[in-house]
Amino acid sequence: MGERVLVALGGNAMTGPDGSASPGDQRRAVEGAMAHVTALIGRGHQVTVTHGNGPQVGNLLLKNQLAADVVPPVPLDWCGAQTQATIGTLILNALGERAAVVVTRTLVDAADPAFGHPVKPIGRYFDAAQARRFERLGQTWREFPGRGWRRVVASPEPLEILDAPAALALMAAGYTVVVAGGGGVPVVRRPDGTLAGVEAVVDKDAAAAVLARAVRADVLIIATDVPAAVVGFGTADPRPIGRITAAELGRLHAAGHFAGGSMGPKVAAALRFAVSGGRAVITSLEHIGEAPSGRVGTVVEG
Ligand SMILES: NC(=O)OP(=O)(O)O
Repeated sequence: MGERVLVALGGNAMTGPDGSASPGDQRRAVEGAMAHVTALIGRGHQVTVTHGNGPQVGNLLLKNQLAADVVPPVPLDWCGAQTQATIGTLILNALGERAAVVVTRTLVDAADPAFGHPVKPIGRYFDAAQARRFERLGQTWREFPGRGWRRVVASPEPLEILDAPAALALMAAGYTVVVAGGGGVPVVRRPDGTLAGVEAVVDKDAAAAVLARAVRADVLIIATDVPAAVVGFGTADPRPIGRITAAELGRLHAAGHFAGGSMGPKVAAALRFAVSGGRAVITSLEHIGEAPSGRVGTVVEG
């Protein structure tokens, strides 16, 4: 019987093999990813899609800065909203007609300590000299050994997916809905109750765990570039993890087995959803059609 499935796709799954974010590369990558989503729909599941935007939002921000003398730069939350529209449109074109994108806001806490500690990597990699140049403009950059330097920005905890009710209404009408792209546009609630955007990028895996509850998903599939989470990744003895309880995976996570900025956030999101009663599967894009069966990937249950 079909289940309600939320698929979370990485922003990197929507760029070319070398991270290239040319329009053609993005379109081809999205079409490839949506072929797998379509396979999942074909198996009778009700599918909702969320996606990352790290490469795309960083590139938009950079373009803003480079054109600052001639066009007023817009804030990071505006760039996030723009990526929801552009990536969302590519997804809709690849899925066909009974699909919709919801511009989605994610509530965060204005006092979240993450605002003082930028950790979320966005945009493309640069060399050290270029990173230094951007650091002199007040930005924070971090080295990713073997890959280069990447800008990092604040990534507050998602508290609530504010537009999930709109997604639920569209799902009830039979639409495949794209929700909370890029983790959602981060907003805070002001003392007078109004909402305001803030300069941050919500981690899409963390937002996916909150969204999965909000849209009452049975399964959260976190698509990545490896078939399963691995203990001993990059060592001579890598051990892929199959079925695992949230308690055991939590112990491995606490012991530091999963790298921050890559598998770590995916494991944290899987745990968050599993302990709230759902089933989370971490697997590669190619396997998402089979993921609800529990026969592929790292399958986490409470
Ligand atoms: N917003 C976000 O987490 O995007 P990525 O998954 O592309 O980093």
